[in-house]
Amino acid sequence: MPVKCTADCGRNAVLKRPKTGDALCKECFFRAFEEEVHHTITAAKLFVPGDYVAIAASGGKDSTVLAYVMKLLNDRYNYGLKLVLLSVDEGITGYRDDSLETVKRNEQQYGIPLKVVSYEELYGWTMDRIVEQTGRRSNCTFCGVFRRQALDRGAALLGVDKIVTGHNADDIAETVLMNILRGDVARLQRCTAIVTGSEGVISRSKPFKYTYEKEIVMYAYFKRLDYFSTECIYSPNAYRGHARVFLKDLEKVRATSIIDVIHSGESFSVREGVKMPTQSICERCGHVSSQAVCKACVLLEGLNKGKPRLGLGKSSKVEEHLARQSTDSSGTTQTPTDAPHTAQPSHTPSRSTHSNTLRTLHSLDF
Ligand SMILES: Nc1ncnc2c1ncn2[C@@H]1O[C@H](COP(=O)(O)OP(=O)(O)OP(=O)(O)O)[C@@H](O)[C@H]1O
Repeated sequence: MPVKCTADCGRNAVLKRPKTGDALCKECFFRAFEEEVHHTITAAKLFVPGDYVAIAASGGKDSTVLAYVMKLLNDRYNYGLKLVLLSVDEGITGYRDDSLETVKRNEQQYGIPLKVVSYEELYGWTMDRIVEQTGRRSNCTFCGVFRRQALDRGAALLGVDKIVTGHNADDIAETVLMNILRGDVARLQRCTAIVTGSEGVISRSKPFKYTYEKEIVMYAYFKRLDYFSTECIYSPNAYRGHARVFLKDLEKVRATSIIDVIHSGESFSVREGVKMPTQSICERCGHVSSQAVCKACVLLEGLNKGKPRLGLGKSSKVEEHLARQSTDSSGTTQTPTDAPHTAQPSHTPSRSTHSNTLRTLHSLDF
């Protein structure tokens, strides 16, 4: 016997919302999903009319749904935003080249212009070549650091006011757990912020901060959005993978675990007197860094000098190397020149939630 939509619209339910357990029809689910994102955007005052906003678009489910919903809400609520898609081509053959084809189709489908910047043009390296040098153990570190900077550089080239990313509630809860497990108090303090960015840096925000990944997959599926769902061909970040598995297990016994972990992270405060990193300017490329030389410059130098492990080990070794280098006047170093950046948690590869959630959708049991 069909179950009625709990929103009392008279239609039959076709899904059970992971966030609330409500049985909903497609239309009521779409509306609830969109209204929650709208609420997140307005409650946090993410935009002001006239803002030029870059949507960081990878072609994956999160950023594809983000682009679609940003356009929809901008039109529905007259946010007054000018939107642009910004993609980074990391140079991963068989992965990013294919996902960028999806973004190019999204450009046509949503009528939002697209700008692509590549590691090759910005750094002279593709991820394929970096992996040849580093192997598959630390490649996610290079990818994460360079992508963060590449997005900043692309955004600066476009002249946008703000960047939005598709980071969702699951991503943020995982990051809270990882920072607790690593004892990384500085990142723990800032990882739940919906807006990040300091003086002189284009701010970033996460309109999906409270949106469950499972619901993003459902939304994309029922809207039949065109997105790319293959996993990154390079090794997944094992540490994030552990946090993810742990969270998924918690979610099975307590549906609100993801939001609970985010709330715990938000309530966290650092005792007075605890030493925290201070943000300064990278002495090489002139952009924001918590070290004298930023992580992107260190990693790039390692690659260019055939020492790809430079910057991956203990920071004291890096400092020694840099100190030696600054006394060696003959050393020339290719460094990024025009972008703000700070070291970030490693690149998060795409995951199997897509197929898991779709499997669940096909076996819905009210
Ligand atoms: N190559 C890229 N170009 C532009 N933006 C990117 C790129 N990779 C990631 N991003 C941005 O960072 C967000 C988080 O990226 P992450 O690597 O965690 O992928 P994800 O959670 O699978 O997201 P998506 O489904 O959008 O790929 C993405 O939603 C997107 O906004």
